Amino acid sequence: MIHMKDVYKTYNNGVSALNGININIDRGEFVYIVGPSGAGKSTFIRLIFREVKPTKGTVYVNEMNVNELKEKQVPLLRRNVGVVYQDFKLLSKLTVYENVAFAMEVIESHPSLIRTRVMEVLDLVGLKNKARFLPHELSGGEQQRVSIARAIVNYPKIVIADEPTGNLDPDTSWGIMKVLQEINDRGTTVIMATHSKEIVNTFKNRVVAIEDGLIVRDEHRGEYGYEG
Ligand SMILES: Nc1ncnc2c1ncn2[C@@H]1O[C@H](COP(=O)(O)OP(=O)(O)OP(=O)(O)O)[C@@H](O)[C@H]1O
Repeated sequence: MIHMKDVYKTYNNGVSALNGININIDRGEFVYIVGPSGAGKSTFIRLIFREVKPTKGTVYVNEMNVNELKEKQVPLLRRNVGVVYQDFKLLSKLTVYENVAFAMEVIESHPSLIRTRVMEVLDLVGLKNKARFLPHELSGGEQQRVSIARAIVNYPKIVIADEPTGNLDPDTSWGIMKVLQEINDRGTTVIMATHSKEIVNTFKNRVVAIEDGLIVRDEHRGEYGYEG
């Protein structure tokens, strides 16, 4: 499903963020990306939806060679990759319902489908009763659940989460993890960068550790492996 071969990324300022990444991620896996600050985790994650292009090497996502996609093919890739950010990135003037519906309107889904599907995903993340609320009327954990609903509404094959619990307290983070685990149990591949030892050691999944732009550890049901 995701295949990277000898991937290097050097940014324009000369920083080498990735220095020869090789990995395969299969359909339905849940993978944590861990490692020290600046190790290259976000860069790795951003390769998958072509927010970043590799300097060298190949990245395949859903059988598409991401490096060779033409600009007009990028939306097709992104349709299959739902993205969840640490800072939620919700549209502040739109309601919960509208934030999620917007993702379906962009790809021109049928209006009758939009109503059913948006309520279905809001139900999945436990926010059906807050559909008419604005983002600022929600807690941080609830806002993150809206952003997860938005990420999954178009049935992506892969969900990518870059520190989704980074701004949340431990109890709230737990709720977010349950939602992500549920999405994974339903068959979606989940790839999540995190600094949370508690999460990684509690919700056991594959652990890929990156240091200085290289994979230094890759374990099935692994441990966080760093202090703090
Ligand atoms: N857009 C950019 N332009 C230039 N350098 C960048 C850019 N993004 C990241 N870098 C550099 O690339 C290296 C890896 O950054 P990256 O964000 O991938 O690390 P990370 O492991 O996600 O870190 P953190 O845990 O702190 O989020 C760092 O040295 C960073 O300064």
